[in-house]
Amino acid sequence: MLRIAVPNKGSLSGPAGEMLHEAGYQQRKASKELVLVDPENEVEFFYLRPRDIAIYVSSGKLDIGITGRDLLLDSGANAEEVLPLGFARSTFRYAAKPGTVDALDGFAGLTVATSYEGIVAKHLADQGIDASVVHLDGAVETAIELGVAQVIADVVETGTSLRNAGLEIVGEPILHSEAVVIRRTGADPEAPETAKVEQFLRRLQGVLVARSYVMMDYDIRAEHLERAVALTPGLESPTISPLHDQGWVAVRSMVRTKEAQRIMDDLYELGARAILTTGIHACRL
Ligand SMILES: Nc1ncnc2c1ncn2[C@@H]1O[C@H](COP(=O)(O)OP(=O)(O)OP(=O)(O)O)[C@@H](O)[C@H]1O
Ligand SMILES: O=P(O)(O)OC[C@H]1O[C@H](OP(=O)(O)OP(=O)(O)O)[C@H](O)[C@@H]1O
Ligand SMILES: [Mg+2]
Repeated sequence: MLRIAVPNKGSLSGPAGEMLHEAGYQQRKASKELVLVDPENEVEFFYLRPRDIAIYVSSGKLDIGITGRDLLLDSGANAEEVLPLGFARSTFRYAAKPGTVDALDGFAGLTVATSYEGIVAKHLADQGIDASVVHLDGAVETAIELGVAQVIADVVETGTSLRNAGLEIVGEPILHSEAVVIRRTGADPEAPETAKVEQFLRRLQGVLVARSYVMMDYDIRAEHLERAVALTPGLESPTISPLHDQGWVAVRSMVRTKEAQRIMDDLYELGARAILTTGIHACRL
């Protein structure tokens, strides 16, 4: 049975559960459930604190886990990212009160408050900046107002939390984060669970593709086919079928959802008709 760590709380928890559900796995019904066995798919889910997931996976007790890239890096655990999942996207940044410090080299001698001490201590050391780091569990934006630090380093998505605290960003992002699947570094490729891990990753990749592509069908006169196919090359190669009407063909191809309307306009201009898009529920490429 494959043993998988899933975030039990916070920003990662809901979207991770939805993605696993879309991939055909059973998910817990109540947020108090800590373990769920899905016998049909031969997997066991462990609902753990997001921050602890890299530690469990690196210990080898769990085969694979979903966590944030920032949490993985902060943990320093012996685990690596094997698949980015495209949700819980954020940047990790420094911020301070306007007019106090506007660049990293002004941090010398100051205190930086953060919940991500591992990332921040390493970043400051790499930049050769001699600043202190104070660890706080959350709501770090308030640390400056309360005089615990002069600088914070935290997750920024919309920037609302920083604005509300009267802070502004300092310097470039320390990193870009999103939810990722992680596995123990140096896991034996011959290990018995490897085939199950690969199957799990293919299912999630299928969800990612189904979320970002639609299937497009249209009819076009044969003489315009090459120009039409240039607009809809598909992932490998489009399917072309003859139509009963001489001189016309039907084309079927996958296109990115966010480009679909523009491509439909361009195909129509080219003379294509009966242009249809349909959603993809699941796939294996
Ligand atoms: N506002 C946000 N937008 C996107 N991702 C976020 C946001 N806040 C936290 N994350 C991501 O969530 C992960 C942290 O999860 P964690 O559960 O520790 O914190 P949280 O989502 O802030 O929840 P909590 O309210 O329990 O602090 C990190 O990968 C982080 O980048
Ligand atoms: O840029 P924004 O869209 O405002 O999002 C970023 C905020 O979201 C998270 O906080 P959360 O609400 O989880 O509280 P926490 O600080 O206690 O973790 C994060 O720690 C930031 O504070
Ligand atoms: Mg938080």
